[in-house]
Parts: sequence; structure tokens; C-alpha cells
Amino acid sequence: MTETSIGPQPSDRTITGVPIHLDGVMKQYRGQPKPAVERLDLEIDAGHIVAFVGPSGCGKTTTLKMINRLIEPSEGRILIDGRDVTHVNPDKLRQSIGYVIQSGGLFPHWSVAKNIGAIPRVLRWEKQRIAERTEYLLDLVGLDADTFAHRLPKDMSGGQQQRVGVARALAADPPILLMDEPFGAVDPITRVRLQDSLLGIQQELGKTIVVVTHDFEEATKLGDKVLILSEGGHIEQYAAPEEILANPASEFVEQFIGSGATLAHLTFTRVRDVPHEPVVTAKVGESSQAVLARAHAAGTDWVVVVNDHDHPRAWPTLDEVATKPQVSDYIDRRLPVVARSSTLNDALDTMLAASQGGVLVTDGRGAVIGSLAIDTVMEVIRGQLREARPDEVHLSYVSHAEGTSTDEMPAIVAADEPDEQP
Ligand SMILES: Nc1ncnc2c1ncn2[C@@H]1O[C@H](COP(=O)(O)OP(=O)(O)OP(=O)(O)O)[C@@H](O)[C@H]1O
Repeated sequence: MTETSIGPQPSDRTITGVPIHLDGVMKQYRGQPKPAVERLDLEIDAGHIVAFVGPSGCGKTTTLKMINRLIEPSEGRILIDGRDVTHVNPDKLRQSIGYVIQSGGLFPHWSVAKNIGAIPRVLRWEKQRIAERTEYLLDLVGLDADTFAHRLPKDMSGGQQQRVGVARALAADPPILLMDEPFGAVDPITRVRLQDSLLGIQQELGKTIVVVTHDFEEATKLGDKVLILSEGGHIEQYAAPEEILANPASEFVEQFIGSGATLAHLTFTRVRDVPHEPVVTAKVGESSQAVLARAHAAGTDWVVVVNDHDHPRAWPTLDEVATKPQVSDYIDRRLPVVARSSTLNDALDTMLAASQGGVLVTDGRGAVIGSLAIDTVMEVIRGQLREARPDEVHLSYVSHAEGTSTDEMPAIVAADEPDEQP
């Protein structure tokens, strides 16, 4: 029997990150009339994700790059785990700080494994240790090592390259991860998956992560705290997303978060916070008769086909399953899937994009753990909108979603197709 349901959330999170303290940090680029970052004081707690947002040119990237001294501060001190690193060897410093940029920033002529092993090789790790670490990291970021370890970046999708970029940044197990617009170059659905993957990784590892983004919704989803900057690296507000939305510190913040504020509230409710339905799973190659018997016993008329890692591949109806003696290895590329760390906005967007009345829910490693129906999401959204200030209610959002199909899921026809990696 392979019926699964949502398990409890681990409450005792591991923390392997360390605190970062910027003390009166300033950057004046040569030839510029004004400093890009005026005096900046900032405390980032160990094991937290902090998202930097603000208009273009306000100094987000400059601030981020001063933490690993890719940009040298003109004044001030940077303390990592209480130690002043302003004058330590920058190469040594960077070995203890993972760095992820847009599109992954991989070396194009190196295989995935060689890219991931770059820093461990500099640190003179044994070959065997590097190989084991590479396999662990590929699994952590949701890529199959057998399939991807020897590929070149050009033979992978943007999202896959970005996953490798994260694996490479984590290779020497640094306590800090800096990410500069990491998901800026991928399509919205891939972006949601990468965000969820990062949250799953963070749940497991508890690093200190600083992420620069242009997108306030992304900042509220990822950040334990959000830092809103204005020109000159001036701190407009530094607080938990809920606090920023409830009490914007200035007119600048109010304007910056703008009319998205009500919808941003919806990003605080995660898929894991609302009830899910258990699903019946079927392994590829399993006898269809056994699957049908199990599904009938559970009172369901569809099942989720999974691979050896319990990653979902398709969700055929029992009639479709019955057409083959064994469970087909068909991969449904439009299968609506979200992680339990996804927001209800993500879940709704995913359903709308796939024209489905529900989504499958996975854990941080992509294994299916249940399903979520559109009715459940709509009920929560209605409740939240009722609580929101009426002049900010965006009813069109609800009616748009309500206009979509709420048919019994799934409506997808399983058919045999050549197997490809997801
Ligand atoms: N190498 C440089 N030389 C001179 N000025 C620079 C340099 N790099 C950045 N600046 C200036 O410093 C200011 C802050 O730039 P920074 O890249 O940190 O902003 P940002 O908030 O990350 O912007 P964006 O969101 O557009 O990436 C800008 O006015 C920019 O023009």
C-alpha cells in the first residue's frame, strides 16, 4: 500500500549558518559624486534568509558583494560570526561564502560535476569525497546524478543550470549563501519551483542566506526578513514581511509595496498550512490490477504515478490505468505540482496555468505527499480577503480563479510517449 499524506513539519530546525554584521559600511565608487551605499548598519541572524529589495540602483548588489568582498567597502567593517573579515584574504573569505548569480554562472566547458567540484578541488579534497559530495548535492537540488553529472551546462534548461549553480555554491558547505537575482532569468513556473527548492534546502541545512531580488512578492516568500532599500543604500525598513505589510515604515515603503499588498498577504499562507487530501500512488511498471484494487479500496478514481524517488510523473484516472497491464512510464509535462513550502498564490497560479482543479503537493525533495483542491484554496483566500481592508480587495482575482474549471481532477489523458528527463 502506498497511500501517502502530509507529515508533521520538523520543528527543531538545524542551523549551520552564522550571523553577519555590517557595521557602518560605505561604498563610494571612483569618479561618482555620491556614495552608492552610504553608512549602512545591518544585523543578519544565523540561519535566516534575508531578501534585499528596492528600486534599481539603490545599492542592493553593491551591499551584497561587499559581504564577500567582491566589492571592497570604502569604509566600515564586516563581521562574520563575530569575526572582522574586512582585512582577511578575500579568496579565503569566498571559500566560506557560497555565491549564486543569475543563470547559475557555470563554467560552460566544464561538466556539472566539474563545476560543483571547483571549490573542493581548490581545498584539495580527496577525489572520492568530492564525488560523494557532488552526488549528495545533486540529489539535494533535485537533479538525478546519473543523468546530469557529466552533462555540459548548454545541454540543460535554465532552471536545471540554476540548480547546479546552487549545488556549486554549497559544495564546500559554507555557512553563508549570497544570491544575486538567482531566479531572474527563468519562466514563472520554474521560478516557483526553484524558490520552493531553495526553501526545502534551507529547511534541511539552515544556512544564512542573503538574496537580492527585484520582486517584492519573491522577497516576502523567501525572506524571514525583508530589507527595503532606497537610493544610497538607505534602509527604509528591515522587518519580517508580515510586519512590513501591516505597518509600512514610510510613504516610500507604502508606494514600493503598492497595490500588491493585499495579495502579498496571501503569500504568507503556505500549502503546508491548509488541509490536503492523501493520494494513492503507483510505481512505474507496477501491475495495473494491483493499483486498481488499491485505488478502489481507498475510494479514489485516480492515482499518482511516481518514479523510484516518489517524484510524481502523471495522474491518470483508473480507466486510463486499466488500458495497460502495467503502469505506464508516461511523463505528463503539464502536471500541476507545488511544494508544501509554496504559497497559496503559487498553488492557484499553477492550477490556472494547467487548467486543473487541483495540484499535487511534494516535500522539499520533490516526493509526492498529497493533493490540494482548488476549493480549499479558494476558501482560505475568501477568508483572507474578508479580513483585508475592503478598499484593497481585488475581487477580480477571486472571480478569475472561480471562472476556472473545478472539474473532478484529473482530466489528463495518460498516453505512451518517449521517456525524457523532467
Ligand atoms: N562599478 C561601478 N562603478 C561606478 N558606479 C557603480 C558601479 N557599480 C554600481 N555603481 C552605481 O552604484 C549604484 C548602486 O548600484 P547597484 O548595482 O548596487 O544597485 P542595485 O540596487 O543592485 O541595482 P539593480 O537593481 O539595477 O541591479 C548605482 O547608482 C550604480 O550606477
